[in-house]
Amino acid sequence: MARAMNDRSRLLSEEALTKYRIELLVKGTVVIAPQTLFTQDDLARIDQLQMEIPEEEVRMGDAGDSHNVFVKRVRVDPPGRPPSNVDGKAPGQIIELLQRKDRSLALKKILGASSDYVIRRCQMHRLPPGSFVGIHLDAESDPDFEYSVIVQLARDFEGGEFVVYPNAYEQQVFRPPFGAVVVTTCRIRHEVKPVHAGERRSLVYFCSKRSGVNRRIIESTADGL
Ligand SMILES: O=C(O)CCC(=O)C(=O)O
Ligand SMILES: [Fe+2]
Repeated sequence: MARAMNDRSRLLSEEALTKYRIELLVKGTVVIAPQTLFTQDDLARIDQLQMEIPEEEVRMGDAGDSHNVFVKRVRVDPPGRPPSNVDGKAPGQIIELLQRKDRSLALKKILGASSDYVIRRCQMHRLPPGSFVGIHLDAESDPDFEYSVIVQLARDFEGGEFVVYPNAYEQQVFRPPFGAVVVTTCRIRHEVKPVHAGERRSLVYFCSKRSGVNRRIIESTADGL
């Protein structure tokens, strides 16, 4: 019982959440420590559910950017349409897990929201050696994306660094450990460097205060990341 209380208080520690909130505000990106937003059980459950979802290979992003990544779609956000979960049991169950009360509340505090955030899009990424996600801006997929939340699901791989480019002169390189969560604003360019060994896996979701149709104007018919 005492142990369960400890785990719970760690998930909701006001002090930790405020520290993360300030770092996100100042730098545009923050790494949330393992066991803060997702317990080992949550991660195991996500791993179990994702096995039921079909995978596709993606080589082009929404803005014609180049990628080489295997994607499992959980919730999609096509231009001109409202977001929707992909058919099947697993996508809905993953979204339900992500939106659990304690976690949503903690994330809301980190994002500094006065109103609730919705998950507009969610997908899993698998990057075996040679795979990468080219430089892109998340807001080009949906102008209402505000923050992306990236849950690290792999332990042993080399390369695959998450690199953000806040301006023309600066770059920040992140190597988040298993179970950590990267939160970044959707208005800063970033990429995932090629994986050299092992396999990098992540669950990515994009948060917004708007739940209506994706207001993106389509310029090309190419399917994106
Ligand atoms: O898989 C990741 O770590 C992040 C990929 C990314 O930047 C994206 O999906 O927009
Ligand atoms: Fe991204």
